[in-house]
This record gives sequence, C-alpha cells and structure tokens, in this order.
Amino acid sequence: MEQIAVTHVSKDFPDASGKPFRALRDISFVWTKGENISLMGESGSGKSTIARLLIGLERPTQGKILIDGEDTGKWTYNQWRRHRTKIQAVFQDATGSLNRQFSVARNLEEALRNLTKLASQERKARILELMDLTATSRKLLDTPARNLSGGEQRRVALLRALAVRPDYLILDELTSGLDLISQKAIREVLEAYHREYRCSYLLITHDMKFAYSLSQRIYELEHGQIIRIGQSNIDINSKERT
Ligand SMILES: Nc1ncnc2c1ncn2[C@@H]1O[C@H](COP(=O)(O)OP(=O)(O)OP(=O)(O)O)[C@@H](O)[C@H]1O
Repeated sequence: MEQIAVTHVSKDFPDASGKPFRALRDISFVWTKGENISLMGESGSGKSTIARLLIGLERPTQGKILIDGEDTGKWTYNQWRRHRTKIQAVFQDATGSLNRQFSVARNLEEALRNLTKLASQERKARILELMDLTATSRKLLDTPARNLSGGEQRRVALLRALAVRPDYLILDELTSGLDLISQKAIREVLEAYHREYRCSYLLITHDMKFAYSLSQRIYELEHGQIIRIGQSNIDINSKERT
C-alpha cells in the first residue's frame, strides 16, 4: 500500500528538570500517495515534531510509523538515507538546506549527486526540466545562494527537494513570513509539480487559506493531540495551468 501510516504515536522529550514531557499523544493518521494533507495548530502543539518523526530525525516513544508498509521503527541511518528519494522535508529556515557559497545550480546538483544515481548530464537535464516546469527563470541558476532574497531561498530549497522527485514532501511553514507575491509563486510551484508528478504534500502552516487551497484534509493539533479533522473538496489537478 502506497501510504504513510502513523498509528498511535506518542513522543516524549525531557523537560527542563529532565522529566518526560509528552509532546505528542496518541497520534494516528494515514497520508496516502497522491493526496495532500495539512497540519495546523498553535505554536508548540507538535506539528514540527510530527515532521521530524516522519523523516526519521526523531523516533516515536510509542506507536509506529509505516512508510509504504515498512515499519520505520527499526530502520538504521543508512536505511533512512536510502528512503530520502521517497520522503523529503523543507523546513522554514531554508538557508539551512542551502550552501550559501554555491550557486543555485550547484546546490540543486549536490542534492541529486548525494541522493540519486543520475549521471552528470542527467542531473543537468533534470534541473533544467524542473526550472521550466515550475516557471523558474534559468537565470537564477548562476546566482550564488547568498544573494537570493528570502522568497527565492524558499523557492530554491523547495526546488532542491523536488529535484529528487520524492513521493512524499513535508513543507514546514514554507510560506510564512513571505509577502503575498512570493507566497503565490511558491503555491504555483507546488501546483505545477503536483500536476506533473503527483507528489504528495504535507503542509505545516498557520495559513488556513493556503492549507485549504492545496490539501484534501486538514488535521488540527492542540497540546500534542489531533482535535479536529477538516475536509476540503479541492482537486488541485483539475486547475488550469497558469
Ligand atoms: N528536542 C526537544 N526537546 C525538548 N522539547 C522539545 C523538543 N522538540 C520539541 N519540543 C517540545 O515539544 C512541543 C512541540 O514542539 P513542536 O516544535 O513540534 O511544535 P510546533 O507545533 O511545530 O510549534 P511551532 O508552530 O512554534 O513550530 C513543544 O512544547 C516543544 O517545546
């Protein structure tokens, strides 16, 4: 079954006095391939912890996370690494995933070199195809990452993750703090890419409009628990290309 199944997951962290603090409590949901979902909730409700569990940066204290039927609980670092082409995440601090000294092209190529077996020419072709698909100017490729604006940095961090062609992509506060034009540009990249490759997004956002415009289901968290599930009847595949 092509899906990510989170079943009865709880996560404890030590608090300031070293006692366990339950950051997530009995979380269960299914994220099916091809489907977009969102996590919403106030600060500290546990959204980023779910993201970190889903990509193996943290392990559940209780419960299981199955990726396409495989129990990730026993995966070693190398097994997680092999699945990097299946699931990727882009976090709010886009600069963290980019090398500021490298050009945009080199940043994108490094991701492909590390995570895929593509030959040099194939890497270059994939990057150009992605630039065109997402209506990103090829001129950006020569720009050093340190010279990018905030919106461009997020866009390039997103392209870096998309270049790997993951089945599942987690986007943690990707548009927060950006102006409306940059937010729209990011949304258009996500829509164009989803139409072509059916990549499944998990959006972590405070922006309800963004969540409802891109995802079929919205999970609302409070104090580490899912308190509400909202349905949206959007079908982003049916939208015309802009
Ligand atoms: N490594 C950690 N050690 C201790 N506590 C942690 C750790 N990571 C997260 N927490 C705590 O777990 C809770 C959930 O944090 P998390 O970052 O998942 O929330 P969030 O909903 O993503 O918040 P925000 O919207 O502010 O990013 C918070 O109380 C946080 O302080």
